[in-house]
Amino acid sequence: MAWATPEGYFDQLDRWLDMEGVAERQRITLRMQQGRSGSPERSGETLINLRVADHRSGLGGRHLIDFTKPAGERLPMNRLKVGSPVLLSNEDRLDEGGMPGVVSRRTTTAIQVALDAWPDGKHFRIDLSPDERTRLRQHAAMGRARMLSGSQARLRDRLIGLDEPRFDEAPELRFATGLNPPQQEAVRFALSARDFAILHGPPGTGKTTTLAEVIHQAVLAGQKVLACAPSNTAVDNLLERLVPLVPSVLRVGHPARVFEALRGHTLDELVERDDSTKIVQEMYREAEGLMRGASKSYRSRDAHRRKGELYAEAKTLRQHARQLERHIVQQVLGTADVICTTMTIDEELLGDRRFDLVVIDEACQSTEPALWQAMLRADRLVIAGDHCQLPPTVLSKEAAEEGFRVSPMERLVGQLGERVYRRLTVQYRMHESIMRFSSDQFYDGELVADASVKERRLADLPAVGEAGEGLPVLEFWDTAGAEWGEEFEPDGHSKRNPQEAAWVVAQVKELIDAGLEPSQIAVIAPYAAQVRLLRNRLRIEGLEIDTVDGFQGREKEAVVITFVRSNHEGEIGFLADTRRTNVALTRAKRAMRAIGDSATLGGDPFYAELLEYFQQENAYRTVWELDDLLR
Ligand SMILES: Nc1ncnc2c1ncn2[C@@H]1O[C@H](COP(=O)(O)OP(=O)(O)OP(=O)(O)O)[C@@H](O)[C@H]1O
Repeated sequence: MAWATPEGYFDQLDRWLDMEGVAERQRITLRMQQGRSGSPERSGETLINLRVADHRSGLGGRHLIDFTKPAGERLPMNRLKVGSPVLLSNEDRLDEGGMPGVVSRRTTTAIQVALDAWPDGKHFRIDLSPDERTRLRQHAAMGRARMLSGSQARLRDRLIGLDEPRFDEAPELRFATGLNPPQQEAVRFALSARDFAILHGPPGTGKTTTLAEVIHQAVLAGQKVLACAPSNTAVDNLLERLVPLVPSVLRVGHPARVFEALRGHTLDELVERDDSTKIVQEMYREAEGLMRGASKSYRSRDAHRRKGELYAEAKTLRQHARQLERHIVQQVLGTADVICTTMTIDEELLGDRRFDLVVIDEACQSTEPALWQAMLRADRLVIAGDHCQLPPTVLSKEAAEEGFRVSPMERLVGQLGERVYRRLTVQYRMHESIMRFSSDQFYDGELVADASVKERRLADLPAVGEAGEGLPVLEFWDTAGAEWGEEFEPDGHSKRNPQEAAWVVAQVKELIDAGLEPSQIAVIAPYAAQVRLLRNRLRIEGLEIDTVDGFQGREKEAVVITFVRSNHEGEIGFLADTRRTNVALTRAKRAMRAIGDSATLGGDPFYAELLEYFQQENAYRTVWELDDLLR
C-alpha cells in the first residue's frame, strides 16, 4: 500500500482503526449473547466462577488482585493476556455491570487484575473488554503526527514512504556479545541510519540478541533509548537480553513473566524501593482510614458536615500522596538510559521525554497506528521483526481485506526494498532439515544452520540417548484416503480432527517413552477446537498444546503438528496464510512431526511443495502403515 500525502495515510488509518473498534465491540456483544446460552468460557474471552485468592497494592494506590477457580484448578484456555483490558463483574449481581481493569499477571491457575477500586462480592467473572484506551491513544498520536513540522515531519514522511531514508557510513564498533558476521553488519547498519533502519530476523537468528547490542552501543555513545514491542512477552524478552548489557534499564508496565532477575528493573519495584515511597504508602493508608471513618453512620446533628470533612481530608491526602509518588516516579525514570514498554505508551507517565533512538521489536505483530506513539518520541528508529511470520491480529474483515494487516515493517520492506533492511541469516534453533523448507520458501534460501545446531538430534539429549537413535528428525504422515475427516466442534465454529488427535497422542507418548520431558515437547494445531480436544486427551503436566499463534517466538526440542483440515472440497481455510504454517514449521529444534491430508492440502501450491520436500527428505509416511487400532 502506498500513499501520496500524510493526510491520506492518516485518514486511511483512522478509518481502519474505527472499523476495528466496531468489529471488536460486535464480537464482544456476540460473546455476551452466546454466554447466556452456552458456555461463556468457550470463547476464550471470559472466565467465570472466580474467587479472590490474594491481593496487594500497586502504583497509584491500585489494587492488584489474584483470582482463581474455587479449587485452584487450571484456568481454561483463554486470550486474556497481560495488558488486556477487562471487565470484572460480581456474578451474583451481573446486571450492575462490571468494573474496568487490566490483566497484570497470569499463571496456569490464576489471573491477576489491576483495579482502581476494591470489588464487592464473592463470585466473579472476567470478560475481555474492547481496547478503547489503546485506540484513543493511537488516534491521538496520529492526530499529533499529522501536525508535525521540521525534522520530525521529515522523519514522519520517510516512515510513510514519501521520502527517501538516509544513511551515514556504517560505524566501526567493538561488540559486547559474540555476534556472527550478519548480526554485526546488521548492528552497524542500524546505527548508520539517520531516520530508520529495519532488521529482518527469520526464526532463531538472534534478532533480539542483535537488537540488544544495537541498544548497548547507543547507550555507550551516550544516547537515551526507548525499547518497545507490541506485546508484554516480547518486551520481557528484550529486557532479559538487555539486563546483562545495560545496567540502567527500566521496565514500565506489567511484565508478562516476572523473573526474579527482571523484577528489580520494573518501575513499580524501583519506586517501591525508594525511601520516600514509605511515606506515600502511609499517606494512602491514612486516607483509607479517613474514608472508612466517613462511611460509618454518625448519630450527631452535624453528622453530614463531619462526613463531608472526612471525605475532603481523605481526598486532599490522596492528592498529596499521588503528587509525591509522581515525583518519585519521574526521578526513577530520569536515571534510566533505556526504558522498555509496550507500544501502548503511557503518555502521562513518560511526559514529554524524547529519545535519541527508539527500537521496536516484533514490529510485524503490530498494525500501522501502533507505530505513531513511539515515533513521536524518536529522533531515529530501528524496527525489527519477521514479516514472513504471523501478521498482526485484525478483527475487522473489511479492514483486513483493505490492507490493515500489513504491518509498517512489511510495508516498508515492500516499498523500499533492500536499501532499508538487513537480514540475519545464521539460525541457532533448528536441525538443518527442519530449517531448509522454510528457508527456501520464505528467505530466498539464505538461512544457514549454525554448526552447533545443524545436526542436532533427539539422541544427543542425555535423557534420551540410545533410545532416540531411531527417531526421525522430520516426518510427515499423510491421511489421504483414510477418511480422517475434519468436523466442527459441537456448539462451536472451530474445526477439529479426532483421528489426527489420536495420532498426536501416540506420537507424544512415543517421545516421552524415549526419554523426553513433557516440557520439551510442543503440540501445535491451527484450530482452537483441536487444541481443546488434545488438551482433554493429553493431560500431561508440562506438555504444551497450543495454536500456532500461541507459539510464535517460542521453541521446543520436539514439535508435533496437526493440520486438521481434511475435506473433499480441498478447503484449507486460514492455512492458506502460509506465514502461519511457517511459524509452526520453525519451532522445533531436533524433531518435527506433522500429520495432514495431502488430498486436501496438496491442491495449494505451497503445501504441494511442502509434501514434495518431505518426500525428498525421505520423511513421507502414510497412515495406511499404521495398525488398525488407530484407525
Ligand atoms: N551470535 C550468536 N552466537 C550464539 N548464539 C546466538 C547468537 N545469536 C543468537 N544466539 C542464540 O540464538 C537463540 C535465539 O536468539 P534470540 O532470542 O535473540 O532470537 P530471536 O531471533 O529474537 O528469536 P525469535 O525467533 O523467537 O524471534 C538464543 O538462544 C541466542 O542465545
